[in-house]
Amino acid sequence: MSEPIVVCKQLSKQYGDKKALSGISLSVPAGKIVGVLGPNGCGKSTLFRTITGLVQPDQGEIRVLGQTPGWRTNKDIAYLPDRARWYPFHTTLKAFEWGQSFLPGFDMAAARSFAEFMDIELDMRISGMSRGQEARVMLILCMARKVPLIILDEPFAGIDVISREAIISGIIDYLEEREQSILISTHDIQEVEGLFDYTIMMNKGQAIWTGDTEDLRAEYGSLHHVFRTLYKKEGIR
Ligand SMILES: Nc1ncnc2c1ncn2[C@@H]1O[C@H](COP(=O)(O)OP(=O)(O)OP(=O)(O)O)[C@@H](O)[C@H]1O
Repeated sequence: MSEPIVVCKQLSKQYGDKKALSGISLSVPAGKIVGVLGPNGCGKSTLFRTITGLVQPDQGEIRVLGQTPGWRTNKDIAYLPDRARWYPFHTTLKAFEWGQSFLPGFDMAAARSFAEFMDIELDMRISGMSRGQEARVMLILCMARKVPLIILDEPFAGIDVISREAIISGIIDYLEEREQSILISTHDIQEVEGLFDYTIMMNKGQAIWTGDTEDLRAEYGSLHHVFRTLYKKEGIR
């Protein structure tokens, strides 16, 4: 098996008196779809921003794709931040052309087939799109990149449950032929249960459980049940 894609050791980040990351340690295996789960404010986005080098940790160590995060690693990462928005006056096609010009590894043919599959018209302007349609365009801009690591922060927010299921099964099929690693944060555990090979459960800036999702299910039952059991034990702030 190849090297872990992300390794954190005792990583901490504080904003004023708020601890966003509180000595988190984890090792993310390569080639998996990894769910990063946890309640609001537990540090998921801060962890992703640290992995992409946008946030410098106060303490601890982090290695991404075997290196310190920064411009060298970022060409190999497709990152969808939370609350990402696109230029309102661009059409889908214009967004994809922008992707082809500026995003390393962007595959126009893959983007077009994702758009067809997700029911997104290429000539539609972003300003005329619903929240769920815009979320799909943002998702496609990341998923269509042939890079070793894709990071999606709440990618399904705004996408209805029925479409979400279809999108998730499309993503699973697509990824079966690829050797990419994906980190996905979400609150909607029930709707995305089947997606994750590996799970990181976070609370209060720490990882309270990490491992193969199968093992987690074997230990606790469904992810929904896990969520309730683990967080009850930990106590959510
Ligand atoms: N730039 C910032 N300035 C001040 N506080 C911040 C900043 N970024 C994050 N925080 C705080 O750090 C904590 C962790 O935030 P973070 O956004 O990482 O959590 P999250 O798990 O992604 O939350 P959510 O699920 O609500 O998106 C929160 O208490 C948040 O208020």
